[in-house]
Amino acid sequence: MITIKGMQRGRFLNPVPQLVTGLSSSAAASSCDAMDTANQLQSLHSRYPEYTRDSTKATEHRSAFNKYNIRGLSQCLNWPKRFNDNSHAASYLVNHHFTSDRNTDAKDFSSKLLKGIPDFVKIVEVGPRDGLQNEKSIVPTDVKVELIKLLVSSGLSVIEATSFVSPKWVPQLADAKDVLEGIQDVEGVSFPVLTPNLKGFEAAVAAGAKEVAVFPAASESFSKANLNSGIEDNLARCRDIASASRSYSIPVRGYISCVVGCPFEGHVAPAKVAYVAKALNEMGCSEISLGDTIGVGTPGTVVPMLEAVLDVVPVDKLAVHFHDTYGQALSNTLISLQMGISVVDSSVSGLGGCPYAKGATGNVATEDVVYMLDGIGVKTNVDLGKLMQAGDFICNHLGRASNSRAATALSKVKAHASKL
Ligand SMILES: CC(C)(COP(=O)([O-])OP(=O)([O-])OC[C@H]1O[C@@H](n2cnc3c(N)ncnc32)[C@H](O)[C@@H]1OP(=O)([O-])[O-])[C@@H](O)C(=O)NCCC(=O)NCCSC(=O)C[C@@](C)(O)CC(=O)[O-]
Repeated sequence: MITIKGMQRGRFLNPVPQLVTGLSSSAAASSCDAMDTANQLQSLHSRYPEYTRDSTKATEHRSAFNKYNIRGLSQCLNWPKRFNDNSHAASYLVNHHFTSDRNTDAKDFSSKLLKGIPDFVKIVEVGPRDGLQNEKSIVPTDVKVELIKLLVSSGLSVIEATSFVSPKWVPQLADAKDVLEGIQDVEGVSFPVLTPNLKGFEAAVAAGAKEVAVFPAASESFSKANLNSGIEDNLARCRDIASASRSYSIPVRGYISCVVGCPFEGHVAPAKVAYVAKALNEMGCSEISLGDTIGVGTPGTVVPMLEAVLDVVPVDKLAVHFHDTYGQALSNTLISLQMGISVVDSSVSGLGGCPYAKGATGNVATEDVVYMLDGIGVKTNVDLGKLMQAGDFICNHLGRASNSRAATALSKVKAHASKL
């Protein structure tokens, strides 16, 4: 057996079927594997251009790969059953990674673990608000508007557009009114906005908002840091907003921050989250999104929190909102889906963080969520390729790389495939 630089045989054999079929046992692992695979394909191509370029040599490719024990491309792409040359493989890689329903086989999963997962998951894209509220530089309004329009074109049906909060507290979103004006001609998509008090609510309605969100916390200290008021005072403000919104027939979404951990108080007891969730439900919130604001949760803390909340709020009213500070967001998302939740908040390219939760990173990347849901056969109606274009657009503007593992890996695969 020969050793190919940068490629361990065992690693090459396993990840590729996951990449190609999407039947990954762990989406986090497969995002990572996809990146490895892209590197490995690159390395393979540079070492053996004669076997990865000539589209007429499928049989020779196979025998060469077998001879050298390089079984990656030939075996993992099911050559020659599915493909007879590399250009087919290239187009497969590109096309099959950019559709949201490519993995029809996944519906046949017999695993008990996947049976409870809903057939359709609604993704609430929070990038333009949660993503951009923590940026050091202020993103121009026209860039925000363009981002939102690109996100709309990917098929997302709910995009949180901005916040009507104090510009002294969050200067990054001081152009809330102008952002709503810039998207007023976009139809068929909900654009909820954050409103911390009646002043914000009234400004939002005047600017044309059709859906708003209130955002109390489950931790007293975080509530004071984020909203300059304790939990009870804040819930009273939320009630005022909920009551005002009824006269306009405007749905109110309720967020709860710090559902498993607080940057000041540490662990947050599930009972505290259930208390706030019950209050939001009773005041008439249409949906309640449970936020791991600082991204410290694991399934070990998320499950008891969800169990407590599910005792007081029906599952179809719940959403989850995970930040990815500790790389747990996809695992937490998956376990929430297994518990029947069908609404997931996420942020394109994993942008974001909360200005009042230092060190917390962005939300789980929308691209990673869509990739995982595609992989387990769950519909989202989101086109991953178009979503990645929105991610590229904002990352180019911000001058930084995407935080999405799937987008990073797929960009490499696409770049490589275009050379085949
Ligand atoms: C709640 C306040 C306003 C209280 O802030 P305050 O300073 O206590 O407010 P105030 O009532 O004393 O008023 C002070 C000034 O703010 C003005 N003001 C008052 N309200 C508004 C308003 N709505 N819009 C515009 N201006 C407003 C008000 O008019 C006054 O202006 P001045 O007389 O000094 O010129 C402030 O603390 C605030 O804006 N906080 C928002 C913080 C925030 O947006 N944090 C990030 C979002 S939360 C989050 O990211 C978590 C989440 C939801 O994503 C879930 C998760 O990730 O887990």
